[in-house]
Amino acid sequence: MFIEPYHNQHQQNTIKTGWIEVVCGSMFSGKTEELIRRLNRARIAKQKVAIFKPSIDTRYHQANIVSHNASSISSTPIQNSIEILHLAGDCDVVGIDEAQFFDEKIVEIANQLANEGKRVIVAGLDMDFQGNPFGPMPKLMAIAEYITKVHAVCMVCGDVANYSYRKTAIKEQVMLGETDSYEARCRKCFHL
Ligand SMILES: Nc1ncnc2c1ncn2[C@@H]1O[C@H](COP(=O)(O)OP(=O)(O)O)[C@@H](O)[C@H]1O
Ligand SMILES: Cc1cn([C@H]2C[C@H](O)[C@@H](COP(=O)(O)O)O2)c(=O)[nH]c1=O
Ligand SMILES: [Zn+2]
Repeated sequence: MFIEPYHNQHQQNTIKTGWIEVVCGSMFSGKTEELIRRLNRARIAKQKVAIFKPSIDTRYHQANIVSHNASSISSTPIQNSIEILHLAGDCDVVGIDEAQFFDEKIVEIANQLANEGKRVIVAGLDMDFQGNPFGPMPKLMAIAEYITKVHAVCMVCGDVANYSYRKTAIKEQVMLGETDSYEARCRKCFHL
C-alpha cells in the first residue's frame, strides 16, 4: 500500500518538478515513523536524501531522528531553518522532522526547495498541548501539495487520538517530553 502521495518522478520533459508533503498529527501518531518510511523508500529508489531536525530536540539522540518505537535515521541537527538551504545541496529529497519548532522562514524555504525541483517532506505537530496550531505548521499545510494526518490511540478510552495532552502544569508552549509528560487523547478525553 502506498500511503505517501504518488507523484510521477519519471516525467518526459527534463524539468524536474518539486513538491511539498506534510505529515502531521498528535504526539505518538506515527509522524516520525512515516517520515522515516518515506525517506528509506526514496533511498531505495537511489535518490539523494538530506534530513534535518531542530537541534533542541535531543530527546532520544543528538543527531538521529528516532521514533517512539525506536526506528531511526541519521539527520543533521540545525538551529535555524535557513541552514536547510545551505546544506540541502543537490539532493532530490529533503526530510524535516519536528517542524513545529522551526521559525516561520521554513515556509519560504520549503517553497524555494520545491521550486528548485526537490521533494520536501515535513513532519510535525499540528497542534500544541492546548489544541492551538503549532508554529509554522498551519502555513506549511497551506502551501503543501499533499497532507497526511496520522492518528494515535487515546490513552484514556482507546479511540482515535487527535490531541497531545500535557500531564504537567507547565504552560510554556515548548516543553520537550515523552510519555512522562504527554499522552495522546481523543477529543472527548482531551477536554475531560
Ligand atoms: N497512544 C499511542 N498511540 C499510538 N502509538 C503509540 C502510542 N503510544 C506509543 N506509541 C508508539 O509510538 C509509535 C509512533 O511513534 P512516532 O512515529 O515517533 O510518533 P510521532 O512522531 O507522531 O510522535 C507507535 O508505533 C507506537 O509504537
Ligand atoms: C504537544 C507539545 C509537544 N511538545 C514537544 C514534546 C516532544 O518533545 C515534541 C513532540 O514530539 P513527537 O515526535 O511529536 O512525539 O514536542 C511541546 O514542546 N509542546 C507541546 O505543546
Ligand atoms: Zn478518549
